[in-house]
Amino acid sequence: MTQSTHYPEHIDLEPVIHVEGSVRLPGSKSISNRTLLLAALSEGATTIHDLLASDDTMVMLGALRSLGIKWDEIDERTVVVHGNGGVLPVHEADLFMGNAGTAIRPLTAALAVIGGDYTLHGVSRMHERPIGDLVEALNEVGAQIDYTGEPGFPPLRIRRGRIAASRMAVRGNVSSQFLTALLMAAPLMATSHAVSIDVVGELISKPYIEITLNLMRRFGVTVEQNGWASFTVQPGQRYTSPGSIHVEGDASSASYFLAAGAIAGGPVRVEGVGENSIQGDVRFADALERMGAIVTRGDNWIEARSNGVLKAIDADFNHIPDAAMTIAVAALYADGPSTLRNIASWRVKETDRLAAMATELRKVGAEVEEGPDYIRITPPEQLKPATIDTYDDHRMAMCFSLASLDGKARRGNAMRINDPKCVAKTFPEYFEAFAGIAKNELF
Ligand SMILES: O=C(O)C1=C[C@@H](OP(=O)(O)O)[C@@H](O)[C@H](O)C1
Ligand SMILES: C=C(OP(=O)(O)O)C(=O)O
Repeated sequence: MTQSTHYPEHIDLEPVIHVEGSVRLPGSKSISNRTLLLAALSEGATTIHDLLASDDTMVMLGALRSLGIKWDEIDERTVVVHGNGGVLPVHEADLFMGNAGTAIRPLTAALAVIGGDYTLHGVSRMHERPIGDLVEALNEVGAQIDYTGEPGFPPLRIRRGRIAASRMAVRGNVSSQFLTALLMAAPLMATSHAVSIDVVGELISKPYIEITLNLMRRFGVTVEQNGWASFTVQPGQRYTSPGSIHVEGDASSASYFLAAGAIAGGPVRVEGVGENSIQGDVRFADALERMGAIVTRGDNWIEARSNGVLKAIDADFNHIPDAAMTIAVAALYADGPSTLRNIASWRVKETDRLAAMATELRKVGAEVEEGPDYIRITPPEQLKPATIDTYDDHRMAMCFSLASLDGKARRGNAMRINDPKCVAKTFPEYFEAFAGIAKNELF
């Protein structure tokens, strides 16, 4: 598995007149990391096809290897994981989690339940991303997890606890990944009795829970669902390998190309994800349609093209927080002010995305109102060339590539993207893929 660190300190994107073409998407980060962990916890070997090769999946693969789980790389996109039936051969390990929420949250729950002596830490931003709701939910039922830095945040030290839970509770309003983590660990707890997980308060980012339940089912575990309020795993269910599994293309990564098609001509087709996807972020295309773009969908592809100037949008984006960032930049091309609501979780992701987005959109000339959980963007007449800071946030870099599109960018002036290599978190070859649809020279 390799990732790109081949980009220079910054990339200058010349104004792109027209976009057209098709892009084969890298694998979904959310599906890849869940599948890797479930395969490791299963009985039997699982061949994973079209796995994402990026920083976030490297973190999960590295952790599994440190825990004694064997896996073989067949080629860039295919890995065979030799599951160990819910037992980890290595009982003491120091695990680097990078900035991968989809690694640290599910691994914390699984390791706390399985037991051992483990430390989990990451990059400095990871140590500012909350994990307290998950730790509390686990410690409440007998896990032994301590904070070695700031209370409520990684790094964590996990020791062998004694978990005796038939009912647990977790808050859902900061990150859905806490519930995902408990759900994936629940069959390891539900050996002789059922385990129920109650959600306290509002649950955000709900479609990600659907991904979790879908993949657990493919690994042989069904979860009973009482709306979004509680989830029950009946006893005696063990993860079993489906033999082989295919990872869909990443629907969040798709958003940049679909938005490009909607803004600057198109058609642009993304391949690897389609109308039957299990990822909530495919609904990004619905938002583009509301903005007036023409979207067509097949089993394994989605295509977008322009239909005149985009219409401004005012909508709740709680269900697609990642792809919503792409709407914020697409809003630069709309016919009036757009408002993206119910996105408070942006503040606790790779960076404070509400603040970062407001700062960088203003640089290109937009008028921006930044609220506690919303952002309102009034597009300028013409985009100003700018140097965009990316805050070690892959999505900031990918989103702002779109600010080079169409006649709105002033001719002869480049849009500079600082630290483009941060795209390696989920899409190491992003700028090559973008260059592939842009009808001008990029570098
Ligand atoms: O479970 C997942 O795979 C994810 C859930 C979302 O996080 P929150 O639940 O924290 O919003 C999303 O932003 C993240 O990129 C991936
Ligand atoms: C929020 C994100 O990542 P993570 O899985 O680390 O939470 C993201 O990819 O936008």
